[in-house]
Amino acid sequence: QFHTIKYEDLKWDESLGQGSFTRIFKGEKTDYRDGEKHTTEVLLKELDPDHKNCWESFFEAASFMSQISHKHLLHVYGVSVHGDKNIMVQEFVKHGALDLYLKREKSLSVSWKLNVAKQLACVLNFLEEQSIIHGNICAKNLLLVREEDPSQGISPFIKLSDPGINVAMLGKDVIMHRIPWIAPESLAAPDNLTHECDKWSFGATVWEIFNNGNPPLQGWSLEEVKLKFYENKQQLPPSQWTELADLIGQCMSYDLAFRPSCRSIIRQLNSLVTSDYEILHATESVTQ
Ligand SMILES: N#Cc1ccc(Nc2nc(N)cc(-n3cnc(CCO)c3)n2)cc1
Repeated sequence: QFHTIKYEDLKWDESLGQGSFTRIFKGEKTDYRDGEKHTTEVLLKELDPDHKNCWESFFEAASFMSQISHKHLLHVYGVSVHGDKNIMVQEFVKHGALDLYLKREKSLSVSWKLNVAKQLACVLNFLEEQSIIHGNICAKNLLLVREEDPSQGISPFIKLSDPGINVAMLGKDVIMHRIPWIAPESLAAPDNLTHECDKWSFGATVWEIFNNGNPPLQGWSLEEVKLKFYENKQQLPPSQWTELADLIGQCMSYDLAFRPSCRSIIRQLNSLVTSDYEILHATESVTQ
């Protein structure tokens, strides 16, 4: 169900780090079309050889990404298998993962953050309309295609990456590391994800975006402490911007029925007026 790419048509450049059970590299792929040789800059996502038993789930994530296309969905060119190497070949996204970008760029405006949250809500709505569950929405899986350039009136542009290996295939400890992005009901049933799970994760991701990339529950290192967060039905610290805190709180409802529809999420984001909050925010930073 997706394109296979010949190993010899791939070239590895520098390593760019790793995801869970995967390593990522900048690279190039070569195509021969109408007698011409074309090289394209790509991201090579390699499954760790000692997790090759997850190869089906690894490629399943790739295939769902290539079955549908959307401007805010990462493009996957195809896969390549060579010996015990399983490689997913993705479009290379210029500015990389959003979690690192948020940590690096300390003075992103409220309207920048709201713009990115709206793009995520838009692709979430598209996935729901296509009856596709992502299962791993978080800032680390958002990729920044274009930075903003206020002088040119250019706003940021993000794409949602593949979900990686299905959370049900991962060990208990990896599932625990996904607290609080993973919906509480999914802890017990990771193989039974729903669209409501993606909405919970959306809430945690918007919280991340508005907290300069500080992961929620940062410093809550011990797993049992993180479990308490769910057992005590706790919420993430609310933003001073009450309308935003309300939306995040709705998405991160412990009762699935209370989580808003994507339409409602988009409507609420569009009604968040940045002007007054931005002025308040700016004056705060000045007066502090
Ligand atoms: N310095 C730097 C730099 C690093 C990376 C990119 N580009 C890129 N393109 C992609 N298609 C996917 C990713 N990517 C990043 N982290 C993950 C794992 C979590 O999903 C995936 N990065 C660009 C610049």
